Formats: sequence, structure tokens, C-alpha cells
Amino acid sequence: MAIQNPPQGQIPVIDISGTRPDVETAEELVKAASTYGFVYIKNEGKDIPVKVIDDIFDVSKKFFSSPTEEKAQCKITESNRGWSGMHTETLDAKNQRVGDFKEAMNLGEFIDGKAQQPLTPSLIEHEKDLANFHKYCHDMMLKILTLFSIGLKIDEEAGGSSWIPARHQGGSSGCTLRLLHYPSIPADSDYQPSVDIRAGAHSDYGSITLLFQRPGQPGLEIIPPETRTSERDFGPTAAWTPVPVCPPGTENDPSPPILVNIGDLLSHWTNNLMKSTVHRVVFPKEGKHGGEDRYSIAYFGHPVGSTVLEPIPSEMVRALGTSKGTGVEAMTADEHLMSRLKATYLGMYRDDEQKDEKVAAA
Ligand SMILES: O=C(O)CCC(=O)C(=O)O
Ligand SMILES: [Fe+2]
Repeated sequence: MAIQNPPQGQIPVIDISGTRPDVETAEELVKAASTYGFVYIKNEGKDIPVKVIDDIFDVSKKFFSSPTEEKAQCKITESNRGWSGMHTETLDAKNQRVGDFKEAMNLGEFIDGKAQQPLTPSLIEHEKDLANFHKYCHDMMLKILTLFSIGLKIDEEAGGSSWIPARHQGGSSGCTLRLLHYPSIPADSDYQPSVDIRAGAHSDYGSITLLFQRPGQPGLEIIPPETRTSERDFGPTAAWTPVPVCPPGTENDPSPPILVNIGDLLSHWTNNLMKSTVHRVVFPKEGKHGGEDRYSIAYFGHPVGSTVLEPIPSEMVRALGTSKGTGVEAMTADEHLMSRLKATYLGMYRDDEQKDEKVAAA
């Protein structure tokens, strides 16, 4: 596939709301996924209403401003659901002095509008809205995965355009809606602007991630795949490139575009045709004590947990061969996710009785 590289870091903005033939949209999406591993989805409220997104950000703000003791009632467990406080997660253990300067709330599946995990009062009040938003995100994920299946020209006899989405429906999965809050830093903290980071360098684990951001709250950076020197050099000298919240051409849209990125699992599944691009969240360079607060919302899409990660039946994927053998093929989606979570929550997944204290101390 001939790929024309736009200027570095210029991730394309694609409209998937159905204004053009699916095949065209699908090809553009696959090209962006194979070049950058990131793509902006134009957001004029046609796929997810703008008010629905705004309301969830309000719910998120209310939740994070509730008392710590209240949030601690639903602290994160090995199921990867619940609240994690400042410094609980260390996304880049090799390069970080302390854990990420963020707090997060992971919401797993909802059944009949009900969360399958403990919630705080402020979240219980909006349980229906959260369930609704989870569903909007899941539907948008399925739409993108259908377009990917078209763009990859998956063999018709294997299932064609429904091959990838079919593996993301009809069973429990690691799909997670994650509310994120990156606070500004109190004046008395030992925060060291030259080394500390809001979210350490990492790639995502699953199929695709949808990321919702707010205007005026930047911080996301990527290492464009073509500039990556050695496989795991994510340090400060890597070619970190800012990803704007509102890229050129979207400034007047009613809501910033939704940023979609490819996770490790889909990259493996496509023999690395689609790139799982390393990213991080930094403090703004200007502004005291880490600038203003940043709120973002991520939806991590995963296949149904029991899905065996056999290669995707597409000539484009087969052409890239599997001779190296990553070992992933033999795994299920759940096994793949667990192996990645163990590496980022230092201590939580250890098999000893102190693990609860470790999480509580965060
Ligand atoms: O908040 C962000 O912009 C990114 C969050 C992220 O990359 C993650 O949680 O995996
Ligand atoms: Fe991420």
C-alpha cells in the first residue's frame, strides 16, 4: 500500500458518520492505523451527541472532587475495575521516579443499566448515563472495527466486514470506560517538573481505544512509529510529538474530535500492519505546578475474553507473514490483557496477602 506521509505528527481527521461510501472511509482508516496508529474521528455529534459527552465529563468532575474516603470505597481490584489514586499506576516503570500523576476510575460492563462493581453515591446517581455512554462507545468501536474489516478486505467466506466486530460481541470482555483526572500539583508537593509525568510512556493493550479530551487541556504526545529507533526506547530523548486536542480544521466543531488509537492486541492480530503507537501525557510546559487540571475519558475496546487470537483472515495481513511468531496467537484475549496489566500495577497482582495494602497506600 502506498502511503503518503503528511507532516510529522499530523494525524488525519476522518468523518465516519456516513457522508461518503464506506469503502473510501475504510481505506483511509486502515491507512491512518498503519501509518500513525492514531486517527481523529470528526465529532459533530452525529455518532455520539455532544451533550452526552459533556454530561459525562460533568459526572467525572463531580466524582473526582468527592472525598478520598468515598472514592477509596471502590478502589481498584484485580478485576481492573474501580478507582486508582495518584501514583497507583506506573505506565513506564523503567523511566519513572514515581507513579503517574493522575487518578482514574475504571468502569467495566453494565448489565441492564447496572454496573457490576461498587460505585460511589455520585456515580450511582448517574449510573444510567454511564451505562448509556458505555454503550455509545461500544457501538462506535463496532462501527470502526467494521470499517477496519472492510479496509483490510477480510475474506468474505470467513465473515468479511463482520469478522472483527463479531469477536467483540456476545460475551464478557475487558472493555473498560475510564474516567481520568490529572490534577494540578499542590505547591508543597515534591513534584519535579523535569522528570515527573502525568501518564508514563506506554501503548494500549486491547483492540482500539477511544479518547475524549477537553479544549484547553492538552498534554498527549506520541512517538510517531516511523521515528522509533529501538524497540523500547521511550525515554525523554525519543521523538515525542504533541497531539493537539483540536487539530487544524476542527476548531469550530461543537466538540473536539474523538482520538482513536490501535492497541497491542490489534497490532499483533494484523501482523503489525496496524501500529500500536507509544504515547504519554505530560504536564504543560507553561503554568505553575503542572498547569490546570486535565480531564479525559478513555474507552478501551477488547475482544470477548475467550477469543483465541488467531491471525486475521486477510491477504493484507497474511502478506506480512508470521515467521517470527510472537506467541500471541495461542493466547486468548483475556490472557493477553492480564499479562499486560501485571506489568503496570506494580504490586497489585502479586500473589501475597499484602497486595491490598499496596493499593490502599497509593
Ligand atoms: O488521558 C489521556 O490523554 C491518555 C490516557 C491514556 O493513554 C491511557 O489511559 O491509556
Ligand atoms: Fe493510553
